[in-house]
Amino acid sequence: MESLKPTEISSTKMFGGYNKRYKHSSPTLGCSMTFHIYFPPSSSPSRKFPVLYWLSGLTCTDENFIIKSGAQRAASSEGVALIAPDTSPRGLNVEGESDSWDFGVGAGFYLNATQEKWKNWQMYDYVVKELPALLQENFPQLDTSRASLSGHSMGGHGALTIYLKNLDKYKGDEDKFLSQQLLPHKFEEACRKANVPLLLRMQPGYDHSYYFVVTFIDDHIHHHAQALNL
Ligand SMILES: N[C@@H](CCC(=O)N[C@@H](CSC=O)C(=O)NCC(=O)O)C(=O)O
Repeated sequence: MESLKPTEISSTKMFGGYNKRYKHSSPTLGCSMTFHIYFPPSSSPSRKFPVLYWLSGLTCTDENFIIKSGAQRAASSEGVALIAPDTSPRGLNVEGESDSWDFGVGAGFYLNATQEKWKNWQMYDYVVKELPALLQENFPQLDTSRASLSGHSMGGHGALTIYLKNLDKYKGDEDKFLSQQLLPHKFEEACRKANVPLLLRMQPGYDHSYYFVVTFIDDHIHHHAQALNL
């Protein structure tokens, strides 16, 4: 059986730090999972980095953000470690799991499924409980008590909902999908009703792709670095 401890499967230097990919057996999801950590460059072995979890969107793995976003530039200069988990369990061969791009494999929605058939889809517990505990236990260079959360699309929704359910845990964001599915005006309305401050920035002309993510990712990393008191 694969180890519960993460095994490093790749390492690539970038902006003075390292993108490292790990594999481990997840008791929460009942399958093997991969995740990426970007470690910023460190001048001292005792330095601990705060963490920013990035929750990716539908069809993504843990690789999309790491390969496409360029977030490592700002993470390197701010001294923030980036944690990029996968988006669902994989390899379980549940009937119909790959029939649709927005349900099943690559589409965990960062929720705990309640139907028996989808019992392995426990991505809320994986991201909020299992992964932080695993990081704390295995990576002394990370300070998981200083954590922030961001994401794109399905992952933006995941970041918001996880943050709102765990206000004490995260110092804690997100096209043709805008008017049909993302509905930021509803979020704006809810924040107004609840008297919660919101800075909603609409970015005219950008679509839903990683070209958009790359364009604004530095702002997001700087924002989270401020929240993490760096
Ligand atoms: N249906 C298409 C499009 C899938 C897509 O746009 N995925 C986005 C996230 S959408 C909301 O969660 C994404 O991040 N794709 C990965 C990328 O690297 O661009 C399809 O199946 O391809």
